[in-house]
Amino acid sequence: MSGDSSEANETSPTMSNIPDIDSTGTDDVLLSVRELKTHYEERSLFGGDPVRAVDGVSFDVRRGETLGLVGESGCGKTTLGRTLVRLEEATDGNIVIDGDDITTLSGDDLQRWRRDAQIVFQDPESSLNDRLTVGEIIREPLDVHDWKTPTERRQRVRNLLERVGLREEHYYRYPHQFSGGQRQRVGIARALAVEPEFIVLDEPVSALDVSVQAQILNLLMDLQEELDLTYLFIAHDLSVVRHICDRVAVMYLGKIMEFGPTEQLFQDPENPYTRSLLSAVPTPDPTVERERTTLRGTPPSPRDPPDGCVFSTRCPAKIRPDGFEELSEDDWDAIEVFREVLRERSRTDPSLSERARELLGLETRLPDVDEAAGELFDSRSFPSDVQEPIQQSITAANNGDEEHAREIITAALGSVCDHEAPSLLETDQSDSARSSRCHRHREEYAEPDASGPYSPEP
Ligand SMILES: Nc1ncnc2c1ncn2[C@@H]1O[C@H](COP(=O)(O)OP(=O)(O)OP(=O)(O)O)[C@@H](O)[C@H]1O
Repeated sequence: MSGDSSEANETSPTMSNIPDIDSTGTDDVLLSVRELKTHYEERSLFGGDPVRAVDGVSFDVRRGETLGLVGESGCGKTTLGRTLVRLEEATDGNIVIDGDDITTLSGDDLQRWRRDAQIVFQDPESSLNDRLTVGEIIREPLDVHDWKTPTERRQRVRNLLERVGLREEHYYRYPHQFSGGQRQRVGIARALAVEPEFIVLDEPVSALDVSVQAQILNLLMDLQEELDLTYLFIAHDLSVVRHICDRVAVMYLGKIMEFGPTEQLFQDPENPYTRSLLSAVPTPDPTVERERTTLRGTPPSPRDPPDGCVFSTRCPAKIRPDGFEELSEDDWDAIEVFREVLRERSRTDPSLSERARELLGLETRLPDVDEAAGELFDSRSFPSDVQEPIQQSITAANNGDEEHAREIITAALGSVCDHEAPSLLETDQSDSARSSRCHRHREEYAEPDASGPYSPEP
């Protein structure tokens, strides 16, 4: 499995050599996440590779901060958030709080963590039980944790309703009688009920009308200050993240690609993926032109992450192997697109019927590699050390062996980005403690303009 080899190639960080995000020692760390993995095993008839939803992430969460978690859909944000509050079981790695590893807690200790760590879900429509009254929904965690007396619980629910901007008389109403914003207030009250110190906010406003979003965000920020809460804020909307987060982690295909203080990261992203992600944000003022880096294609499947750097299949700053400097950008791009075509065709999650046909020895895929190769390469003339492996690769793919076809091209034309997974490197030793996962940070590959243009949003 390709993911295995990528791990084998990576300089494996231990607790001592992972960049210590709080190396200044001035910050109070609530949670230390180290090499955390959450994989989902395939449960279908034919088995298959696990989904590597979270695949070795390390960072610290400081007490009282709002840590943003961003990245394209499917990169593992929700899985990471759910693993931190133990709604998912970690496959490997540690989450340490006050010397205890949350991933191995059980019994009373686990119960305590389930009280101290809460989650607010994205969709208040589906996350609240419509058969319970709002009061019962908020009271449920108090009952589960046997919090004080029943009378005190009822009083607490009434206080919480008011605290989140609802009214006492809402106790006996049902969720469907409320607007989206009000329902999210109920979700927040429920999360607050057992006095947690850490809350995962999983896209808490993205299902709401824009006019309501600001009210809910303001409520969350007020509550944080008042109750000394620590937030992990998962979001798609980067302008919201910029507005409310102290620091940001950028995730791609189960890994953290960049980590740093929000404003510095938005002003001067260091990782090619962060630059691409941020430059896709529309400018509020349409008269202001910004330079953009457009990302090619879609992320690879988390069942079959690329060997080497996970972002290597789309990276605009990808390092070329020695000896191919003469090829034009266009020619090089065509080769990368061809590799993507092969990758797509050899994806390890064919449908059940395809798998069945495969097992029966029947033809499963149409031989359309020639067509792609024709479109990409017919108008180009390559030197023989490029042309030959491409031709061999086309032949292998036409024989139905896309895996070998990919290997031929990687062996002949691959670079360090294809062969070696970069570690998360500290890129700034000062208080700001930034880190980024990219071979371009190594002196021998440094090229300041390699990621293409980037102009920050003002
Ligand atoms: N219970 C599950 N079983 C199998 N695969 C899962 C499960 N939950 C999530 N996944 C897969 O894990 C990967 C990460 O999903 P996750 O929901 O964590 O990503 P995300 O970044 O939160 O996405 P989004 O922004 O769309 O919510 C995806 O490929 C997803 O399909």
